[in-house]
Amino acid sequence: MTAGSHLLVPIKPLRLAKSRLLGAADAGRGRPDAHAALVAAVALDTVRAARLAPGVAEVVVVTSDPALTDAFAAEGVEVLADAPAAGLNAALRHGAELLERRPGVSRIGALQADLPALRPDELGAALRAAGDERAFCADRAGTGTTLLLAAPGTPLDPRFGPGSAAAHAASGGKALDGPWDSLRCDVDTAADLAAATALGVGVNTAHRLREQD
Ligand SMILES: Nc1nc2c(ncn2[C@@H]2O[C@H](COP(=O)(O)OP(=O)(O)OP(=O)(O)O)[C@@H](O)[C@H]2O)c(=O)[nH]1
Ligand SMILES: C=C(OP(=O)(O)O)C(=O)O
Repeated sequence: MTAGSHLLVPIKPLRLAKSRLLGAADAGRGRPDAHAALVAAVALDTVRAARLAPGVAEVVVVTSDPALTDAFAAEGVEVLADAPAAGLNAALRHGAELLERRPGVSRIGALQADLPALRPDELGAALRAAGDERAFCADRAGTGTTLLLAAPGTPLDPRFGPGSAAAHAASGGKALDGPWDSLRCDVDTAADLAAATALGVGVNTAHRLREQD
């Protein structure tokens, strides 16, 4: 087993992110600031939990959003700017290429930013289960990917997007299929948010959801 993993967490500019969640933060009243605040809260909870997971050496956010950059910097989280409008996989490749050059970086992974119920122990268990192989964890639906891990010393080769679980399997990824509901529960829709709430969301997300009442 190698040293801890460096996990990249990509996040679109807040005004563009999570379009399918629009309205969930403000009971459909259409306030973009409430939507942005919910997306940021979900990302903060995800990153906080990931940083506490056994086997995680460092979490690095990839975003060009100025408000998110400030919020993560205040938490002591490194933020890499992605190439504007290059898309998710390009942002991850860019981040991975920067990390690969650093001494002490062995295994690189990508973690989705929309896991507000994430539990550090469940992420740690998934990292252990991956061993030293390329591996991925599918989302609740089984079609998307919430976590992708490169084999140590190899490129990340991210294939996120529709059907990414199958694409990560086809590119040699081992499917991680443990009982890690919190790692699988990404929130793209209001129904996903309800599922995450049932599992128990982090403090920032819980606060935002209370604000809407
Ligand atoms: N840094 C960066 N992150 C991205 C980019 N595109 C997508 N992401 C992030 O990657 C994850 C999955 O992205 P998508 O499925 O495209 O979009 P989404 O924001 O989850 O939701 P929808 O707008 O509802 O499709 C989210 O955390 C996004 O914020 C990008 O160009 N740069
Ligand atoms: C891009 C992906 O995530 P989302 O569920 O946010 O579309 C994916 O799972 O590959």
